[in-house]
Amino acid sequence: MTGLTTANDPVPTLRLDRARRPDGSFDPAFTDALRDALHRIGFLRLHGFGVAPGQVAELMAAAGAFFDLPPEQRLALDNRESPHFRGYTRLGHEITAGRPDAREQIDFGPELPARPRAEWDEPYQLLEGPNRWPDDTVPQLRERAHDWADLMSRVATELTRALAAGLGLPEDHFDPLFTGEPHWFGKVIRYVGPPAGETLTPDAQGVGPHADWGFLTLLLQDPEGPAAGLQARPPGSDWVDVPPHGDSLVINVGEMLEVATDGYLVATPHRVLACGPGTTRQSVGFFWSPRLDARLDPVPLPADLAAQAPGVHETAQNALLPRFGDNALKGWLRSHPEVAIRHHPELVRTARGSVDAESVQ
Ligand SMILES: O=C(O)CCC(=O)C(=O)O
Ligand SMILES: [Fe+2]
Repeated sequence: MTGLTTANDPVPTLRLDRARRPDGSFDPAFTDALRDALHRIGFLRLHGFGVAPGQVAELMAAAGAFFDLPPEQRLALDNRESPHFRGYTRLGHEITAGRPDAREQIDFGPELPARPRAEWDEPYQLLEGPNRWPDDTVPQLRERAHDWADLMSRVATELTRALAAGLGLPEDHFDPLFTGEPHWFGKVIRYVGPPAGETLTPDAQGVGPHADWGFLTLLLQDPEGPAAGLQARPPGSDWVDVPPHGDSLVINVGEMLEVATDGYLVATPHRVLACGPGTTRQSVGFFWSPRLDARLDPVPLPADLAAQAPGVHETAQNALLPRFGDNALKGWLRSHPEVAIRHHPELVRTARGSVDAESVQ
């Protein structure tokens, strides 16, 4: 099962347990299919990545138990109290493409002590700090989420090496970007439709069209959840559905990888449709990202691939910043204006195309 697609489903499927040959070297059939999928579509589905039996169901159950708590218990983790953008965002308080998203979530990352402001060399160091977990109410969520992040870090490391090999580079080419403290982050998400019996407003969005600003995204959609939701818009294509397939992951290219490959790999725009009345959908995103101080300099691509690299796609609203910490800060300030204005008012105006300070109370 290497790089299979059908006309109705352009998103290829790969198995990570077929990536290497018995002698430990990467199998070009895998690395070519990986590179090709992330070049043409920017998305793929991954099976065979070492998930333990029951791991997905237990993670989803813990997430569901949290989201079913009364609002005041969820708000005990309010991310507006975290200068590091960690914790719980209420329904409708994250902004994508300028509009509120019909989802709630817990954002988490590497568990590190906060750095005092006086010690910052760069503003992006505010992104380091403690997570906020519901240890009093759903204590199992912290462990399940961090176990998931550990597995995803291993999968992402292997995918990153396979991708380097597929690009004609030594497999450890990208390793230096991630040594030390790679600044991955995770997102435990629930999309919430309007109450049963009401209708969706025409402009409702689960999450609006966007590209991810990390290196690679590894997304888990609840296999028991609704089939419709995630959609991607590959180059030259209309929106296509990317439904869940069992315990598989959806892998997509982040802006940092588009920057490093001068657009040969594409950070494909995607969105999630709003849930219908009386329904919900859960997912867990894992955003594999370099150290905050890592610079994504262009990689030396073989001539045939370089000839297919159109450059990065920047817009007036979205600059792609080659130092990862700068790109990450841009994303957080834009998505969470309430946190930005409460804790970092001096930074809000410096993030290109991000936050309209006047519109937020
Ligand atoms: O929940 C999903 O299916 C996708 C979420 C997403 O694209 C994101 O959080 O960046
Ligand atoms: Fe995304």
